[in-house]
Amino acid sequence: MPEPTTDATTDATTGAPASRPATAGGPASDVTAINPDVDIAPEPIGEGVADGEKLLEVDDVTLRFGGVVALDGVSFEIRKGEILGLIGPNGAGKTTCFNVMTGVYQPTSGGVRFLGKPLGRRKKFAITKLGIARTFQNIRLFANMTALENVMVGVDAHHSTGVVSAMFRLPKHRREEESGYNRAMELLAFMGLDAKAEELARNLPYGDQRRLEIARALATNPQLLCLDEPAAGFNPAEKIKLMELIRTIRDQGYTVLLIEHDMKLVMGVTDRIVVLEFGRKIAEGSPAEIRDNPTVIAAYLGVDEDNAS
Ligand SMILES: Nc1ncnc2c1ncn2[C@@H]1O[C@H](COP(=O)(O)OP(=O)(O)OP(=O)(O)O)[C@@H](O)[C@H]1O
Repeated sequence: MPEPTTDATTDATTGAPASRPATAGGPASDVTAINPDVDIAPEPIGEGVADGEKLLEVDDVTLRFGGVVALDGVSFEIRKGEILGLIGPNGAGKTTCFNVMTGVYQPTSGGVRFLGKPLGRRKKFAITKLGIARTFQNIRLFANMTALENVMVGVDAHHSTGVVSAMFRLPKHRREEESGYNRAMELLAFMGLDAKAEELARNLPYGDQRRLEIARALATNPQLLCLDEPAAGFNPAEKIKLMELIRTIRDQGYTVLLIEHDMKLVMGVTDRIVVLEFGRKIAEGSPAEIRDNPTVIAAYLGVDEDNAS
């Protein structure tokens, strides 16, 4: 999938986490719009794995940026069908971990396996094709394309016909185009955005833009959907709807990895949680185990473990 170069809502030059921009404050997104009954299940891929089996393994990954050790011997697995939370204080290495799993960075040592095979030095588009999709902390939509076109870009990432068949509009290309359109409209309907298919992404309310980004990621037919702070800038009502949306996406057959700062959301929606601090994994377990873990409490409070209670 091509990388969007424009950012619909945030100052891409600062790289700051998305916050609800004042200009997008206009109409609040319609939090009741999601239509969970639309079937958006992923198409089966060649060799899948059964629910509960390892889908992705991060194996002893270390990544250094000059003197900064962003990830330090991190290992964990993501099991098919689960919602896994990746949490940790600012600068803990969460986004870097996402970037390693999606081909943005190569680890200094260690590696990632997906469906049992090493990702190796695959480029981002090849990893998308394998079945890993992501959204970004700061929304990255094609601002001057319609909602439908944005989702079609995701669908196109899976098309097999090339430039020649597109130029001559060969039957296979036309069939792919038609099924791509139908798939994109289904995803928009699922997100409650079908009535806005022809609107430019930049004109959509903030919450709609966030849902549109998820729709575009789902359009690539991922086995694993990685969401980087999807609730950033959301109000409490929108966060509750987002939790429902993430659960519904999982129930439709996707596995979800979630980076999120909002603890209520993370604790409420995930099956398991991995905690990073200063690039190291400091804990892993169920939400209840993580909530009561003194090392995690200390990391978040920024106090000595012995003094954390
Ligand atoms: N491209 C880069 N070059 C140099 N250092 C980097 C780069 N990307 C990340 N880092 C450093 O790696 C460490 C981990 O950063 P990362 O963004 O992964 O953390 P995070 O847990 O996602 O933080 P946040 O919650 O603030 O988004 C930080 O010390 C950060 O400054």
